[in-house]
Amino acid sequence: MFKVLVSDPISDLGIQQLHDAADIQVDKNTGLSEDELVAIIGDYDALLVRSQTKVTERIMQAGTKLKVIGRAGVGVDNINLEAATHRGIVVINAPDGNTIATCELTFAMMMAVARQIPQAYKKTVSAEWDRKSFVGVELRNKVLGVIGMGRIGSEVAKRAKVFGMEVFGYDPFLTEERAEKLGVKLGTVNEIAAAADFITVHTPLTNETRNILDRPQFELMKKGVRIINCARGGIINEQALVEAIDKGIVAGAAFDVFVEEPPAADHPFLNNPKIIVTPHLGASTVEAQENVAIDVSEEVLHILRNEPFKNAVNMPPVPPVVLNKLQPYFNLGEKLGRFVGQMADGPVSEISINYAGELMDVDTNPLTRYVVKGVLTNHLGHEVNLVNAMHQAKQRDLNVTVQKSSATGSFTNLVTVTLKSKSEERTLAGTLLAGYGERIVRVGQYPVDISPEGTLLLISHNDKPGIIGRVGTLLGSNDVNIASMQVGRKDIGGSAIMILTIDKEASKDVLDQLAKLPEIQNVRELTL
Ligand SMILES: NC(=O)c1ccc[n+]([C@@H]2O[C@H](COP(=O)([O-])OP(=O)(O)OC[C@H]3O[C@@H](n4cnc5c(N)ncnc54)[C@H](O)[C@@H]3O)[C@@H](O)[C@H]2O)c1
Ligand SMILES: O=C(O)[C@H](O)COP(=O)(O)O
Repeated sequence: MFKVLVSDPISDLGIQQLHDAADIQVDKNTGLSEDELVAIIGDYDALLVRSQTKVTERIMQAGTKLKVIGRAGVGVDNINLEAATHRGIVVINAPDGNTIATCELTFAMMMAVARQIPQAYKKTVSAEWDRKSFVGVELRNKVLGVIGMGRIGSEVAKRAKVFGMEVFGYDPFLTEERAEKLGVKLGTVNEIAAAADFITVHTPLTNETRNILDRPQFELMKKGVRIINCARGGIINEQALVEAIDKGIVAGAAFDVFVEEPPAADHPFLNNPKIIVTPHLGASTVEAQENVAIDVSEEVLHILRNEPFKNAVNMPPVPPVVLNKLQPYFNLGEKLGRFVGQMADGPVSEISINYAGELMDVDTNPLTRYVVKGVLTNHLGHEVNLVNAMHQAKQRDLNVTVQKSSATGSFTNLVTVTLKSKSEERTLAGTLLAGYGERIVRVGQYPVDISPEGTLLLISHNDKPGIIGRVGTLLGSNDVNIASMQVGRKDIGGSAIMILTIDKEASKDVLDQLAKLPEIQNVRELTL
């Protein structure tokens, strides 16, 4: 039974599939402090949040069973992603479910600021019939600057076109073709600042986007410009905005988000007649809340049940076409990593992987994670998983290099993994054989044919008569049954290896006795 903690208000209808699942127990406990969460999180396999719960490193440290943090929404700035990645906790979000809700709020804010609806409402309900103070502006024929042309920014741009606005967009990933398709002119932030009558931001808050609209940009703006932020507090410098209003540059602003939420009672936006505010309501529609909760619940179920999932924030997505080609290799990759990892003696400084044959033209990055996970599993056990494998390697100064080649010998595909340390190199190669599945086809310099599973004995020895018999007799007399055996040698009478698949692990004592047999150089037991 998996336990899921819901620590922010999340649509019950949306998480119904979690309630319905026989293997899931859902507990709702919202509004907890960090200390309160730390006290209970150790019981849970999954944590579901929106933006209120700050998922700190302390919480993750206490969440020893935590496998996944699900964010029912887009922004994950309330989750310490580095700590999650380090601990191998998958962070997923629901990037699509609240796009329209936030786009529509942006539009509502733009119209409200153009016509001063909240200010007019306030006077009217106070029985003041003031028709002079609220002469607004139309959107038609105005220039809208959109900074951040992702999901929400693009939807805002589409709607603005219908309102007869000219749209300028800036986004480092906005190509000319896409801009043309959307009917958007490309511009830099400063060009947009200088040209726009309305500016709306739709980026995440990053080091690059923090204060993307600051004093120098306000100085460039036309008098009477209106500014909207329904993305994240801090993208626009709050103090610089207030100054620009005081200078008569900005005619009005609409903010749904703040640097600190909720803003302090003396926050300069709260009493400024030119600024309208809402309490982070972008995603607050019935539809959006259901959508994000459904999306995140589905993914949490997949992750807890060890099934493929798509929206991990701390793991790059794998397009279906790549996944289809690579999936059959995942087990082989991990087994090769585990095998070669157990062959190495000293501290390894490099994992070098060569993908050959039909893997040459595929994006093999996801497969590399499996290989690296396999190598590290020998030392890190359950601490390493697909989320943190590359991160764990980097932390240990373990260089991962990948090459592609066409040379496969007689195979159609070949994955070769070499572990390099200061003193040695250990190499292993495997293939996926049609009809036979995964096979290890080379250990070091020796061609072999082994199914990578179970417990193996890897014995290096001199190629002399009688060795196989002595090894078999010793194992038999210690009740260790041999399921299969492979021998490999380069030259008659030279060095050779023997790889035995055994039905149960041999004891340390048996391994020591094997090592002492004549002509034996080295004995290793490997678990795959
Ligand atoms: N107010 C709310 O309740 C609410 C609701 C949903 C989303 N949001 C926020 O809205 C923002 C946008 O969400 P989205 O779903 O459209 O995300 P998205 O990832 O689809 O789009 C973000 C875009 O910003 C662009 N970007 C990144 N750095 C940039 C830079 N330096 N300059 C210009 N563009 C840059 C990215 O390339 C991307 O296209 C996020 O911050 C999200 O958290 C707020
Ligand atoms: O990033 C988001 O999805 C929005 O900011 C919504 O946040 P919320 O789920 O707390 O409303």
